[in-house]
Amino acid sequence: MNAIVEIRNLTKMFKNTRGIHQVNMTVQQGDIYGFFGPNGAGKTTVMKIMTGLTRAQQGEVKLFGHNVSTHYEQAMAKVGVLIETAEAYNYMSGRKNLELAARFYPQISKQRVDEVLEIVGLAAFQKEKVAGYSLGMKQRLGLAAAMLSKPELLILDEPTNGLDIEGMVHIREIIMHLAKEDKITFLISSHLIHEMELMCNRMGIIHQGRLVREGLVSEISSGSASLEEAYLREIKEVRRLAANA
Ligand SMILES: Nc1ncnc2c1ncn2[C@@H]1O[C@H](COP(=O)(O)OP(=O)(O)OP(=O)(O)O)[C@@H](O)[C@H]1O
Repeated sequence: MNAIVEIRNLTKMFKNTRGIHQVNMTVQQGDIYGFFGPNGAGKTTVMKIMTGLTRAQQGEVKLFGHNVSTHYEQAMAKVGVLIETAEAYNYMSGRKNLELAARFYPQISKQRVDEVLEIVGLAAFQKEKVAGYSLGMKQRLGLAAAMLSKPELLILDEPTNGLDIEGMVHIREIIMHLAKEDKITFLISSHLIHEMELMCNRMGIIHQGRLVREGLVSEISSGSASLEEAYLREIKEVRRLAANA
């Protein structure tokens, strides 16, 4: 198996003593990897370090074998990113926003813009101003922008956050389609365990800044009635060990 993301001993503590501590994670080629944890567990911090938006105090991240802090361009060459809510210019159309994003890359054709609009289901709305888009449409536009350069790895921070059921299903279907048809590897954070269960083959569980479990979703949930039950058991054990330490 080919490790596309290797995170070793990643640490970043904020002055308020919260943050992430000695995080180790591996995403293999072809994974839809769920990065699961409650609000404030440290998911965004890890993803921001991974994509060079902030620096770690210790540890390293390698993407496609390249260290993000020393070889940023090589590390990010085949990576698409959607971190926090997708930002777009409201006064421009969806298509104009994508054309603007395309300028950051050397060669993105008009045809590629058509393709990504089609994939995310926004082709019919491409000429409308983003101001009139629903949250789900804005998220799909963000996903389209992240896909412009035909990445082999997509890093998505809470892509279904705030969406209604139909919006969530739509994003999930797009992700699963891209994983199957285009062989894109995904690292997706969420605090919604049901999403992980429906979409991901492997997952990492982060709790109070520490990765407490990583493995196949089927392995983690085996012996429990649901992944939710398995997670609650895992966290109870983590708390028990911490109390006895
Ligand atoms: N710039 C910062 N300064 C101080 N503390 C921070 C900063 N950024 C994050 N934190 C703290 O670090 C912890 C991890 O935050 P992070 O945003 O990574 O969590 P998260 O798992 O992404 O949460 P959510 O699901 O709510 O987005 C939290 O306790 C948060 O308050």
